[in-house]
Amino acid sequence: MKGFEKYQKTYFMPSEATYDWVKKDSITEPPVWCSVDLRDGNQALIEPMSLEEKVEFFKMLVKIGFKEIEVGFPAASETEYNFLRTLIDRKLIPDDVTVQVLTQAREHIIRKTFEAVDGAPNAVVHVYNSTSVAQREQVFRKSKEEIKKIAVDGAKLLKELAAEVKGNIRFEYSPESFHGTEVEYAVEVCNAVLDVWQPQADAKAIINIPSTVENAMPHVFATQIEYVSKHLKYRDNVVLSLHPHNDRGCGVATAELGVLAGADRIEGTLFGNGERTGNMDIVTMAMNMYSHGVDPKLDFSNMQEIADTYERLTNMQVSMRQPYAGELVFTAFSGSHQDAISKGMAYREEKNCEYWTVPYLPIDPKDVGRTYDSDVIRINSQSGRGGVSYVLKNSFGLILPDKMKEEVGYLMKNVSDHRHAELSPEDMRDVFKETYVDVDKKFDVSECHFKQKDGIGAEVTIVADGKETVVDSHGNGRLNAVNHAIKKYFNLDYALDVYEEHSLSKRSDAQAISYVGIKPAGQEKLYWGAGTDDDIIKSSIDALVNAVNRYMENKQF
Ligand SMILES: CC(=O)SCCNC(=O)CCNC(=O)[C@H](O)C(C)(C)COP(=O)(O)OP(=O)(O)OC[C@H]1O[C@@H](n2cnc3c(N)ncnc32)[C@H](O)[C@@H]1OP(=O)(O)O
Ligand SMILES: CC(C)C(=O)C(=O)O
Ligand SMILES: [Mg+2]
Repeated sequence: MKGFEKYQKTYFMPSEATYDWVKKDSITEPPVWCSVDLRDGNQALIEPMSLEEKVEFFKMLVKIGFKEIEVGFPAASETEYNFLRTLIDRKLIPDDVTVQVLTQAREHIIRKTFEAVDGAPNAVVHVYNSTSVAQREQVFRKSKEEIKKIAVDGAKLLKELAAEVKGNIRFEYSPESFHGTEVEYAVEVCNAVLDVWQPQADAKAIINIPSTVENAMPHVFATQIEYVSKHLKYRDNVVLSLHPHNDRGCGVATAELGVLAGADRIEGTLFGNGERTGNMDIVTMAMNMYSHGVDPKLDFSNMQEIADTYERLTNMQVSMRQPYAGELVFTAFSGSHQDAISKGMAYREEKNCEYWTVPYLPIDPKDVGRTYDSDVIRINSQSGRGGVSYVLKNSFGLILPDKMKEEVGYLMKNVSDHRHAELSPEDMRDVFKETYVDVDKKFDVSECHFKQKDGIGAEVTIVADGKETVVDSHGNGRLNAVNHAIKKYFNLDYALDVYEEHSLSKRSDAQAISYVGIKPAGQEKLYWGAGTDDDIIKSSIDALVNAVNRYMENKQF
């Protein structure tokens, strides 16, 4: 692709790069989560949320379990300012929740922010300024020392104003555009800020490292974070926070590796909403932990309601492929996946498994409010017998004979292929019925009378070509006797190879369904029919008659 020469790497590796994080294979406890939906997410919307919408979103975040929530940029607009005032004045902030507000390191913006936050029981005032080479040169046109001074002056003003307002105020500093900053310099600025704040064990400061525009592979970020973690002053009294964006599509990986590298806290948003390609997606990271058996301390069991509320309030969309939340993320259309899933589900039930091991499903869909019936296996032309029989069984209680499954599988995928459409469970039931139950008939059996006589004697009335003929026959059972009558009347040579039946529900007055497969002499394939009736004998005779009619019409798949 033309034009690549215009680009080069824009990140900096630390001078002493260490890689201790590589040795860790998992995250064993959740970080402190901070939702920035109402600030970073909100500032990236075409139409930022209204005050009441923000209130509703805030309540949803609290319900999910967030204990730290960046609620806005109070100096940005009246709505932002009033929203914070509303939370405080209406006492909407639970005791165990800290609200966080963002401010530039500019005096009048900081003052306005403190005016807004006055009276919040627990709040974090988060101040930022850009430290990257690009911003120093192009935006601020200032030296490293001058940029550091912006941060330090801002930090001093925060400390001064915090003493003047009601409520417990903590401080956070972000070297914004860290991704394009020399790592040693970013640490120097953070340490200068910490020197002002003098964090204590009971008054920890937050240093928040953002990949403001993700510009490197996640392992680069992890290595940078390990350096930061090892070189920050007052480390025991500092909460090291990360704020990854997703420009290269690695926001979650960046956050996960960053935690391995020493981060204690993660800022992100639901479903990754945020500037450009978004912030890192907290839902995915939390559910990734959950899928490893670690309680993320956030509750996404009601995923659909969360996604619906998010879509309504932000006018954004949760993609069909969004991890853990998208419509299709637990769905298998393809045959081999379906087969493995349905066998995995059966194995799980049979062995009463303690751990979730079902192939192709990273978590149990039920854990996030999905169902096995309509979500997991859906049928189109890529599907196979495992999936088709799973849906017929789960949706309608049809338990196909093993030997019939392949044919029914091909039947359904062909119909889907020709219609060029997915088949719903109801479509499949209709196709099954049209094909095997409501068969076009050359002949029918209108009456049967049985007698117990060395087995079963039968008088079978066969209706064919508009005339009724009573045929006497004999067999070791009723179906067998009717079968002999049909074979005798039409002079057919086949074997009744499969006969299975079951009731369609557990109630005693339930309908029965029977399946019959006949194998013509000299052929390998079976011709199938099915019948349903309140009476089990009638359903089996119907299934046989349908199978023989289909044989006479040479109907196979
Ligand atoms: C990566 C991030 O998401 S950062 C957060 C970004 N979010 C937002 O900006 C949303 C809310 N912001 C706003 O509503 C507005 O920007 C306001 C009200 C805060 C400020 O608006 P304005 O006063 O018009 O200033 P504006 O934002 O355009 O910034 C311009 C000036 O501030 C300076 N500045 C920008 N950011 C900072 C900062 N963090 N610290 C100190 N100075 C800053 C710029 O250098 C520029 O100064 P100059 O005019 O002397 O060159
Ligand atoms: C304000 C900072 C933390 C930010 O949003 C970013 O750098 O992305
Ligand atoms: Mg951001």
